[in-house]
Parts: sequence; structure tokens; C-alpha cells
Amino acid sequence: MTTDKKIEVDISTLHPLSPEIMKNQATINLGTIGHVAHGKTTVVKAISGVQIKFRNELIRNITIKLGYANAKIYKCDNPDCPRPDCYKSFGSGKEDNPPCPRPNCGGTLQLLRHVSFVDCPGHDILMATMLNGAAVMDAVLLLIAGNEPCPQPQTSEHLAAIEIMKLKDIIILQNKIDLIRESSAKEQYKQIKNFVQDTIAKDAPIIPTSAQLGCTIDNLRGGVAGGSLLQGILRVGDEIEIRPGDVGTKEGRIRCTPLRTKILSLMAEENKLDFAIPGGLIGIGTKIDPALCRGNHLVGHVIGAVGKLPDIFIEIEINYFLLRRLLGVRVSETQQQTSSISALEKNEILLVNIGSTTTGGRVLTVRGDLAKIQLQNPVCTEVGEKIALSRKVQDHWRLIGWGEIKRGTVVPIEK
Ligand SMILES: Nc1nc2c(ncn2[C@@H]2O[C@H](COP(=O)(O)OP(=O)(O)OP(=O)(O)O)[C@@H](O)[C@H]2O)c(=O)[nH]1
Repeated sequence: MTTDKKIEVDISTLHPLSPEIMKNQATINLGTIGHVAHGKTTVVKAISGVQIKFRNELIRNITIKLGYANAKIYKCDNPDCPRPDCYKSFGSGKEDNPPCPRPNCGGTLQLLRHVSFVDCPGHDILMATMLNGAAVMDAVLLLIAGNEPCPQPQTSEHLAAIEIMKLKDIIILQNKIDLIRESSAKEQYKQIKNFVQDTIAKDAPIIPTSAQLGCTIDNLRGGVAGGSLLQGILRVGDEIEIRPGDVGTKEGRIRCTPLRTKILSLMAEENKLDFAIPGGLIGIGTKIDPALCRGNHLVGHVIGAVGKLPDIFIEIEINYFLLRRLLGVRVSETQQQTSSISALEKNEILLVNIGSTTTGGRVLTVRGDLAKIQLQNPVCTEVGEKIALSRKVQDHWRLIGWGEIKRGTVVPIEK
């Protein structure tokens, strides 16, 4: 149903943890990252109750696309309700103050956080998808299987990716402890400590868990926290713009025509919203021709108020940094040398992740730590934005470094 009556919202009085927002909408994006099959999807299911593998993923038992699921995290208001039992989680549709389910407790659960899980694939060939997920995360659960030596290749590569995105709120889950002896768990704990000592995760708590059996998941519920600043708001009835929108050429030069439409409805899973703030996964009902959205065609495009979105770039100049060595491939000690990352070369093709967009990029010039890159597809972004750079190694894209946009060539807008 459409409405022309806009809700007046004073954004300055709202915060991601405001009860009136958390009631309906997830406000924190919590990423699950780590090596393939270390238990990312299983931990999301243990907390949210949602099974987010798609049918073909279940058949192959790997995650292929980014998965999303929302969960409300509660704490019992009875001061005698012991930790960690006092923490509970449910799906997004749960009421705000349910009774504590602990027998004879008598307390009432208070909503602490409403999180949206962004479940990343751990397979090494799906690194670009992981990087798109990392761009929207506020905090991270790094899954490390207790029954394998640490680190595995994508444990290192994913941690490097979130370091690039400057994510600091990290909890490490030493998972599958049901499969190992206590002595092995202690041994691996030392390996994990050693692995993270020079990284952004050096002070991250390490929680032993079995996502499959649900053990110590209550501890984890208690650890989940965070919250980002509000930067904008979308209301039912607002006119919005989608950039880059339709891309074409005129007189041999690339041109973009942003799509314009009106918001007819807003949904967070089953919850109908009058307005939505940044954070969590939001469904936006519009008048856009569905054919334009077919096949995920608009993935990576940016939505905002008309005239308020940043420019669209087709060439970017970046200040870049390369990793010391390739992290995402398994190398023996004798191969350590060959895993070093060579300098960027003129005309080489890279994979560039900018926000939730992935595009090819040709290196036009390299001078010291500055490079100019021609993008295969125009991207709505801004100066100062962090980007991830990947290079094809043994037929697969591997993370090699990151950059910051210094300036760019703006694509003219067609009205
Ligand atoms: N024994 C045991 N098995 C687990 C545990 N957690 C996950 N598993 C199993 O490990 C396998 C992989 O788990 P997933 O949750 O799919 O792993 P994932 O990290 O999401 O995998 P990708 O997304 O494909 O990288 C499944 O068969 C799970 O049932 C655990 O704590 N204990």
C-alpha cells in the first residue's frame, strides 16, 4: 500500500540503540569470517535460528553468496539470573520484553542489540564476495576450527581484509571444540594468540565454542556489542536516486543516468518500517521496473536522497599499499619466496572492491605508492574511500593490498 504522508523524524534524537529503532530494525552488521567450513553459517544459525545456506549451497555444503539473517539479543533484568544464561537471542520478529525462559527465574528479557549477520563464504575462490561483505560490516566474528592448525589460508586473508576496512570490534571463536581434547584446545589457543599478535585482532577475546552443539553460545551473545553513527534516514514517501543507474555512451564518452523513484515501503525481514536508518538489511519497495533489478543487476549501486549522493568515477587515483606476501594460498616453507607480492605494473588488470561494488581495473600509471586505475564499470564513491586490490594468482583473485582514493575522473550525469 502506498502513502504520501511522510513520518517526521528528528534524527538528532535517535541512536542505533534507541529502543524505537531496535524494536523493528537491525542496526549493527555483524560479519562472520574465516576459512572454509570452520562453522560461520552454523554459528549464525545457532544465534539467529535462521538457516541461511541456499539450496545449491546446502548440496555442496559451502556458502557461495553473502547470507543475511537478523537476530535480537536480550539480557534478563533479574540481577540473580547468572551469566551466561541471562543472555538469549531470537529472530527479528520476537517481542521486546518476553519473560526469561530460565525455569523459575521470573525475570523479563530486555532487548540489548538487534544485529544483522553478514555471512561470508570461506572458499578461496570467493574472496571478492567476502570483500563486498567486509565493506558493510560494523563488527566481526572470526571463526577458527579447533581441529585444524591455525592459521589456514583464508583465516589470514579474511583477517587482512577486515584490517583494511579498519574494523576493530572482533571476537574470535575457537569452534568445533566438541571434536578435540582439552589439551589440543589449549595448544591451539597459543597458536591463535601467536597468529593475531601483530594484527588488529591482538586484543580480541577468544571464546571456545561448539556452534553445532550450541555450547557457550550464551557467552557469545553477551559479547556482541557495537553501534555506528547515524548518517541518513530513508522514509516511506521519500524520492530517492540510485547511482550509477543506467550506464551508456554518448559521442564515445561514458554517461550515467541515475534512476529516480519513490519509496513505497520499507521492510526489515517481516517487520514493516515507516523509516529506516543505516545498518542491517532493508528491503525497499519502489516503482522501479523489476527488469532493471533482475539477476542482481543493481548490486553495488548506491541509494540516497536525490542530489545528495557522491560523484560517479570511471578513473581513480589511489595511494596504495601492498601486503608483504600472499595470504590466501597454501605455501610450503620452500615456496615462501614465490608468495611475495610484486609491484603493480602498468596495464595489468586488477580486481577492485569499492564499498559493495566489485569491478575490473586497468593500471594506467604507477609512481611510487600512487597509481591511476581505469575502472571497467563506473562506481559511485568518494575521495577518501578505502578500496581493496586483488590480483589473479593461479587462476583465482587473491587479495594483494589496498588503497585510498585521492581523486578521480567524474562521469557526466544525464538527467
Ligand atoms: N563437530 C562440529 N561440527 C561443526 C561445528 N560447527 C560447524 N560444524 C560443521 O562443519 C561443517 C561446515 O560448517 P559451516 O557452518 O557450513 O561452515 P562455513 O564456515 O559456513 O562454511 P563456508 O561458508 O562454506 O566457508 C558443517 O558440516 C557443520 O555441521 C561444531 O562446532 N562442531
